[in-house]
Amino acid sequence: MIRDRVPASRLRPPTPINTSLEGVGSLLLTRTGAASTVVERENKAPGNSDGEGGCKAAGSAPAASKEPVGQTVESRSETPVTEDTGKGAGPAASGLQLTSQFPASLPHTSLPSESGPSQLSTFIEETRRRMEEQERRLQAMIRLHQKQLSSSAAPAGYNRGQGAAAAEMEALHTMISSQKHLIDSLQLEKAQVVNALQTERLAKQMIEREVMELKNALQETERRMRQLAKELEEARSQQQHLSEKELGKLRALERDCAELEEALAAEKRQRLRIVEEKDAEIARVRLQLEEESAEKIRQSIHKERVHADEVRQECERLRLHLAEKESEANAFRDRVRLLETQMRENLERQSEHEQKCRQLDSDLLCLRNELRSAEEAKQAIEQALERCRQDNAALKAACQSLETALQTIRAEKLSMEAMLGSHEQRFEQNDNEIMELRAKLADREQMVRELEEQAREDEKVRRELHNMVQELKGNIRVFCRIRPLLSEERQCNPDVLFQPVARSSGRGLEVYAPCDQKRGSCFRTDRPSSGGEVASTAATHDRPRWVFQFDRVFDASSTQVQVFEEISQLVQSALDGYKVCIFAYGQTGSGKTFTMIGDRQNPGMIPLSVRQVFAHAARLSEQGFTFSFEACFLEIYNEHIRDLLAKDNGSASTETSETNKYTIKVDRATGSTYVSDLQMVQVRNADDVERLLTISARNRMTASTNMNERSSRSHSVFRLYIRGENREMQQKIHGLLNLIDLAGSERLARSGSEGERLRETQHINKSLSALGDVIAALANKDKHVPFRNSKLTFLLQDSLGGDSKTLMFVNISPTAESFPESLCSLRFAAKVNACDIGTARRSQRVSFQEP
Ligand SMILES: Nc1ncnc2c1ncn2[C@@H]1O[C@H](COP(=O)(O)OP(=O)(O)OP(=O)(O)O)[C@@H](O)[C@H]1O
Repeated sequence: MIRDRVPASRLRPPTPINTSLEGVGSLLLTRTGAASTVVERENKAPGNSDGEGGCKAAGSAPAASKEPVGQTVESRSETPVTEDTGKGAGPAASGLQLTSQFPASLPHTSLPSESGPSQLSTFIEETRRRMEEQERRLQAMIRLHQKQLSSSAAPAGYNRGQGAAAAEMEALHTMISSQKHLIDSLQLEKAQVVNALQTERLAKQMIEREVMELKNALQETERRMRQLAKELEEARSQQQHLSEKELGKLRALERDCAELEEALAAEKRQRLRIVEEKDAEIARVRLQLEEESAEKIRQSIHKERVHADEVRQECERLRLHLAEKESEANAFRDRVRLLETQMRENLERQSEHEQKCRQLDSDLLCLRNELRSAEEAKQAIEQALERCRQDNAALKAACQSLETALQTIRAEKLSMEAMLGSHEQRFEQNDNEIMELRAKLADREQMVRELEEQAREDEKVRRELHNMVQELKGNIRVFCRIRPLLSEERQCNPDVLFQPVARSSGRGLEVYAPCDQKRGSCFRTDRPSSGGEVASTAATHDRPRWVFQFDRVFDASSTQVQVFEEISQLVQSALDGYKVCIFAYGQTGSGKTFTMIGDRQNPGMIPLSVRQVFAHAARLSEQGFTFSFEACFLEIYNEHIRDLLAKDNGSASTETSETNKYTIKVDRATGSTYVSDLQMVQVRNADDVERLLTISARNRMTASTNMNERSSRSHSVFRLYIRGENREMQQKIHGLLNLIDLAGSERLARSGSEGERLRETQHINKSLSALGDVIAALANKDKHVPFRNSKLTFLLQDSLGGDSKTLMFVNISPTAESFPESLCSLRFAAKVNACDIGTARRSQRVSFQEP
């Protein structure tokens, strides 16, 4: 309705406003009569078209232009400037003449076509500020009019005009508020657009960063692939040396690697395509967003400008025609709706974009996961490849060591084969040689058997001959041995009393009486000769002379070995199964013990005999004989037997206890004699026997006499039992070797013994006499042989007579003072030598009793 009342030609064009209030024009509403006319009064100040002119036109004080807007309006209300239309001033005369200040135009600043968010915000802020200012002014005007209305009663037409103005004001107020809302919405849209742009920028940056990372990852993957290809190439070069299994593994790995390469290449291509698509999408979205945003902003700005212009025009027109304003407002509302629609569309697009971005994010995440899994698979393959490489290296090293060992073994095999060839040749030669040798060996064995048989026959013959010789020699033989003068004896014995007879084959002995006539007179040279004493003739050089004949005479120069050589045949008889008995007879100090036992440097007959026995037994064992030896060592002292090998054999033992303990017994089956409780010691060699001799020497009882400080007052008997068997020859041997060191045979008158020593001498002489009686009985072939007259003869019962072989040493001391005893011993030995106790070759009766 207002629009109709205000001609368009009367509307002034909008004037650009400044940022100050000076640009605000005055709007004068004039109502005359029924018709209302809007008259615009421009505040025309000289050279200035801003509010200052307006203030002047209103008749206000010049200072009013510097006052605040409200105050200025207030002052105007007090002195209202009314433009007299010629019909009288005051409302009563010409109706209501409303004069009001109104913004000449809406804020209008030129917005650059390429305006950014900051410029847009500035513009919006400025527009808002101006709108607020307009509102305040309008409110001030409304209050002024209301005051005027309340202060004076207005006519009805005036009231109607005033109501219309109030309505217009209200409409303006509404429009302004809608503009404010529009501005708010625009600002909100701007903020959203700015946020969207920033989000897009951030998304783009992130995508670009991810694209860069993907590119880097792809470059790294390519580098790894190149490295893998290089390692694969190296593995291929090493593959030639590997076994079939490893080649299969490597081929599988190569296939895996090729598949991986293809997968990676496809993935790379796909990712590149995705990246390119994303890049294009981003560029497109960005461009689209930018274009849309810019276009929207531009459109908005343009629209805003147009709208502002229109609003300004509307304002201008509103001053003239409020109805036109309403239509403009409606159009503006339509535009707002359109904008809202566009905004919604923008929002939808934005959401679509965001959804696309999310989709891209999820795709990117999937791609990252795939890339991670691909990297893990690649790492696993690399680890497997590394393990394979290590296995290959170990296998290669093992192969090299095996190759080296194989070469060594081959070389050894070649050398062994060569050696084997040579050995085989040698074996063949050796086989031939062995065959020949076996043939020879068979011949030799046959020969040996024949020789052994021959040896056995020879041994049998030898024994028979030996026994025959022994028989021819006589089963009891007598060897005479004259000991040398001791160093202390030489000075007192310058004469040689005992001289072997030359040209007697060592069998004759010449005995000369000492020069001492007194002593020499003691001898009965006129006594008839008997036994071996063949010629007792008249004294030569006033010295009586005797000649004795024995089986062998050993002078002082004879050694133990020489003596033993003569008895070795007899000892040999013990190994042939004979009982052999060897005596040493003579006075004290004549050398019996030396002859039988000897010392360390000059072993006597006992040690030398057992050595021969064991040596010959060893030789016989080669012919199939097995031997065992037992020994015992005893002494007969005062007709009591003592075991010289017993450990408890000491001086503490009494004769009574020993008598009860050791008794001589006869084995009725064999006729052998033995001593009960006597210790029998198994001996295996000569050393065992020598140990027994040492023990017995310690145990042997000695007593000092006038004749010899170390005179032995007992008979010592060493018995060696020899048992041999030859199963092949079915032959058994039971030999016995008796080696006896008799006690001294000095006569009682010369020994000067008395008391205990006298008793000892009596026992000794009695036993020696008994021995002579036995020998005589055997020689005489008496029915009764008095063996039991003494312990000695009783013990030697199995070794005297029969097939036994007996030898007696008569030991002679060369000293003059021992001469009588020596002569007695020689005479006794000569009688024994005259006996034949094995075969009765002589019918002559023998007697050992002193005539
Ligand atoms: N053929 C010899 N060569 C060197 N010295 C000997 C010889 N015979 C005996 N003698 C020495 O004469 C001394 C007396 O010898 P022996 O003790 O053997 O006499 P005996 O007859 O056993 O005396 P007894 O009956 O008192 O035991 C000893 O010192 C001994 O070494």
